[in-house]
Amino acid sequence: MSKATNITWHDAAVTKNDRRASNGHGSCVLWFTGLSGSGKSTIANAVSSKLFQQGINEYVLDGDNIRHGLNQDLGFSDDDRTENIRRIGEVAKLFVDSGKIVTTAFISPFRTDRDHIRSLFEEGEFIEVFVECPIETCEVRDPKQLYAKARRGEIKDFTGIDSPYERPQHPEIIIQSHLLSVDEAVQKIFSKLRERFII
Ligand SMILES: Nc1ncnc2c1ncn2[C@@H]1O[C@H](COP(=O)(O)OS(=O)(=O)O)[C@@H](OP(=O)(O)O)[C@H]1O
Ligand SMILES: Nc1ncnc2c1ncn2[C@@H]1O[C@H](COP(=O)(O)OP(=O)(O)O)[C@@H](O)[C@H]1O
Repeated sequence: MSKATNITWHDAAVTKNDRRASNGHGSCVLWFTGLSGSGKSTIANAVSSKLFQQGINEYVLDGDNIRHGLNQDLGFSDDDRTENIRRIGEVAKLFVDSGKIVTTAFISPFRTDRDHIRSLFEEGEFIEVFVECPIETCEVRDPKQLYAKARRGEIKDFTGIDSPYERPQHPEIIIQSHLLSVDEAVQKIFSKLRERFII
């Protein structure tokens, strides 16, 4: 619930379009969503590195890192996940306003939360990237050994085990990370950025 009373929005002297023109490229959010271990962080960072090498202003907001700071008060209940994603959406909007291509790597398991974030952005600025990977494969990868802990009952409310993941219905990009290499995934995302004249 918003508590924003007696406050006034100020228009900035330098606009998003001024920054885009100065940068020589557009800005948008690449909103990754998928199970733990599906490859969100790996692919988001590979995209970020390639953009950076090309002199493009970019930034990665990563689940684990944000939960160490900005969102350290939040856990993994449904309500906390919703608040986690709401805050990240607002932060991502600031990055897009600043002229950057921001990639976000959060499970973001709930469709209504992702759709709310989409509604914050102008047409074409929100690119939902569904990293689709069978849970069996995520569980074999288990880069942080979290599935093993969840199976032993040491972590509760683990996504895909005892907490739901709602697949996107109309994502702009689907990456099947059990079938594509990281390089192929990066190529697919770059194609979308070119198609939208962002780069
Ligand atoms: N219960 C539970 N369920 C899912 N994930 C868990 C849990 N506890 C800890 N972790 C670790 O936290 C990372 C997910 O954080 P997110 O902020 O992306 O989650 S969410 O979007 O709010 O659902 C997730 O990181 P990724 O593996 O990068 O997805 C895990 O490392
Ligand atoms: N095609 C692929 N795309 C992304 N990650 C892959 C792929 N194949 C294997 N992996 C591995 O799977 C793991 C994915 O972990 P991570 O990127 O942290 O996922 P998430 O951020 O979704 O939790 C990494 O160890 C990565 O090296």
